[in-house]
Formats: sequence, C-alpha cells, structure tokens
Amino acid sequence: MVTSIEVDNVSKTFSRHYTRTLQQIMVAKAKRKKTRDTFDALKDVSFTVEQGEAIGLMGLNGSGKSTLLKCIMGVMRPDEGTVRVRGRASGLIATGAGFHPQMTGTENIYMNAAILGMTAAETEAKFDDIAAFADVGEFLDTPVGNYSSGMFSRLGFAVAVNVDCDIFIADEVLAVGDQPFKKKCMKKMEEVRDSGVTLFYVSHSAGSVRKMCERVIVLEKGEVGFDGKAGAGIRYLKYDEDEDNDSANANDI
Ligand SMILES: Nc1ncnc2c1ncn2[C@@H]1O[C@H](COP(=O)(O)OP(=O)(O)OP(=O)(O)O)[C@@H](O)[C@H]1O
Repeated sequence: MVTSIEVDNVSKTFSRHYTRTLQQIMVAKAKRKKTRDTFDALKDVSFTVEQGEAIGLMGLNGSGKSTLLKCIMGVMRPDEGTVRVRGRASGLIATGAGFHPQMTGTENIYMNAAILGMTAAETEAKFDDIAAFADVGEFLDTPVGNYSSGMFSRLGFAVAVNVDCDIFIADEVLAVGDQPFKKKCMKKMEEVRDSGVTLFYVSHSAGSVRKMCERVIVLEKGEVGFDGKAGAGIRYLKYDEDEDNDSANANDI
C-alpha cells in the first residue's frame, strides 16, 4: 500500500469580525463589546489515506470540509500540523474558483488547467475532451462572467477531471449541475476512482456517497467525529432517514 495523503494534527484558525466600519468599532469599544474573535475551523485533524481509496468527506455546514480540502490541495496552509500529499492533486473546491470573469471559456480552460499543473501542450491535447464534457456550446467563446452557476460548474469540472492526477477532489461540485450533467459527472468520477486515483468526494447526499466511497470521514466542528466504513459513517450522521428522498437523486446521478 502506498500512502497518498497524510494529515497530521492539522489545525486552522480564522478571525471572526463583528464590526465592519470604524464607527461600529468605536461604538463597540465604548460599550466594551468584542469587535472580533477567533475560532477553530479545524482542530487537530489527523488521518492517512492510501492511494486509490475513495473517501466521502461529510459533515454539517461549516464543519470544516472545504477548509480541510483547501489544505490538501495546497491553496491554504494549516496554522499547525502538516499535510503531506503524494503526486498531483486536481479537483474543484468551489464553483467558479480560479476563473476570470472577463476571459472567455476557452481562455479560462487554459488558465484553470495551468493552475492545476497542466502544461499548455497537455491542455491543447485535452482541449476537445474538456470542451465536449463541459458542453456549453457557443458560450465557450464568451466571457465566463455571463455564465450561469451551472455553466461555471460544468467548465470547472470538465477541466479538473481531465487533469492527469493522483488525487481528485470534488467538493459539492454537483450541487448546481442539472440532472444529465450530474449523471455524467458521477460516471466520470467512478471511472477516475476505478483507475486508481485517490478520490475525495464531499456531498450531503448519503446515497451518492454510499455509491462512490468505501470510507467516510465525518467532520464535526472542525474535528474528526468518525472515520470508517461508509455505511457506518452515514448512520453516524443520521443521514439515513433522508435516504429515501436522497436515493431518488442518487440513483439519478
Ligand atoms: N477565509 C475564511 N475566513 C474566515 N472564516 C472562514 C474562512 N473560510 C471558512 N471560514 C469559516 O470556517 C468554517 C468552516 O468552513 P468550511 O467552508 O470549511 O465548512 P464546510 O464544512 O465546507 O461547510 P459547507 O458544508 O457549508 O460547505 C465556517 O464557519 C466558515 O465560515
């Protein structure tokens, strides 16, 4: 077994501001109220992932999933602890992240691919596949600032999934796509997973996590609450009650 990701005692603290203007700060200070404080988005998170594992990262809103994935992707540094990643990581952390609104879809494909570590020649070779997967038609030649959120998601996923990578991260990428696109993404992610790439899949859909992942990590207020078999993780979260609703979608996608 080859270790793909090693997250070791990772903590990340953010500032929380209660005031925005100088006047508000003065008033708050006069009233001896706090103007800001800090909170821990990640607290002492540790786990190891073997190459080829498919992990469902789950947890309530604000539990720290995106923060953790940003640390794994290397776009954010933990305040404490270390993240070691073997190989190239690709994926989507937020819809539209890394896109420039005034550049066209085509230009953004090249820029986004470069950010994800692809050379211009690699992007050139994969361009037709990327464009076909995104399937945004003539919008490819218009500035992405005019795209709908679903179209952003299509373009971002199409680039990310065409990067030759060792780790693929999909954070809520399917939240804004339409049903045919979700189906296509799930099929593509299954292919990626089956090719031996390590997969991190963030979703609130128990059905799709069960379908995609053998292991689930649950974050609770920035801490690892559960790490084990997918079914047990979903039961731990008590998401099973929603399974009927959810599985309709999951079967669709
Ligand atoms: N750059 C930042 N500055 C300040 N606070 C932040 C920043 N990024 C995230 N947070 C906060 O950190 C906490 C964890 O956020 P994060 O986006 O990691 O949660 P999440 O589990 O991905 O949530 P969701 O399911 O809603 O996407 C939240 O309270 C969020 O407001």
